Amino acid sequence: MTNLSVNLNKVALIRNTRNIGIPSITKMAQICIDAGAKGITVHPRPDQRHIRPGDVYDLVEVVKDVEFNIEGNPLEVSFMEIVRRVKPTQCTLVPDTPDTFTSDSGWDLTKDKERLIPIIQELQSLGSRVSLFMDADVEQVSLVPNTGAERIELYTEPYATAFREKQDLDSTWQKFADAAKKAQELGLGVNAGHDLNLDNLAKFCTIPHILEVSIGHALTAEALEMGFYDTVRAYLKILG
Ligand SMILES: CC(=O)[C@@H](O)[C@H](O)COP(=O)(O)O
Ligand SMILES: NCC(=O)COP(=O)(O)O
Repeated sequence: MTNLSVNLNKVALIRNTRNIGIPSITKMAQICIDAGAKGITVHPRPDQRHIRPGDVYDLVEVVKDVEFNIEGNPLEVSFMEIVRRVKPTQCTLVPDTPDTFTSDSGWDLTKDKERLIPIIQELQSLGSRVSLFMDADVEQVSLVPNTGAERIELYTEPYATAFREKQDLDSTWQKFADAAKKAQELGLGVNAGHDLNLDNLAKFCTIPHILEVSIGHALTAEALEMGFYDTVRAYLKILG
């Protein structure tokens, strides 16, 4: 069974365009949890363009009965300060630069592995599971076990683009299936996320044993039409 973790970044983005506190991050989280989401994901970026540290702290009480996944670059002090305080279920480590438009690549472990090992050890000592944001690259995935991380999150934008543009879809899907298989053979759990939506999710999840999909941008857009509760229900119907 693949768990749905709802990313609330874009709810925060809308909230930040006025100083009146709506839409409420905690209220939206509760609606998604009531609808059956098994996790909430946030990505508190250094520039606080959407999720702010206070949002993360406010969510702790709301998210206590489901998984809390905090994403970020652990080489940023602000990220480590937040996770040290919150000790979330899972930390998903993403190699984003502070000014990136959005997450756009996985780690290059040939370069970053040594720096990540002590960070991963610290996060695990806090009780958090660690997932590394990775491209669908078998060679890179093969380097993950040496870091000590328990999971990878496959960066699914290339799949979503192939699906949307109906170009090289099967070969692109196969790359993700191969990367997931390699990870599972190495004893790693496999999560996935970025640009997944109601149209492309079903085909992606024909890849066996995807443990979690974290979805936010498209889900928020879909919820503008259907509401968060019904949108989450629609995703859960696809996940089975
Ligand atoms: C890591 C990833 O792919 C997304 O979870 C990320 O949180 C997207 O960030 P934005 O919502 O800032 O585009
Ligand atoms: N890790 C992916 C995530 O949390 C949400 O990505 P997106 O659905 O906003 O593209």
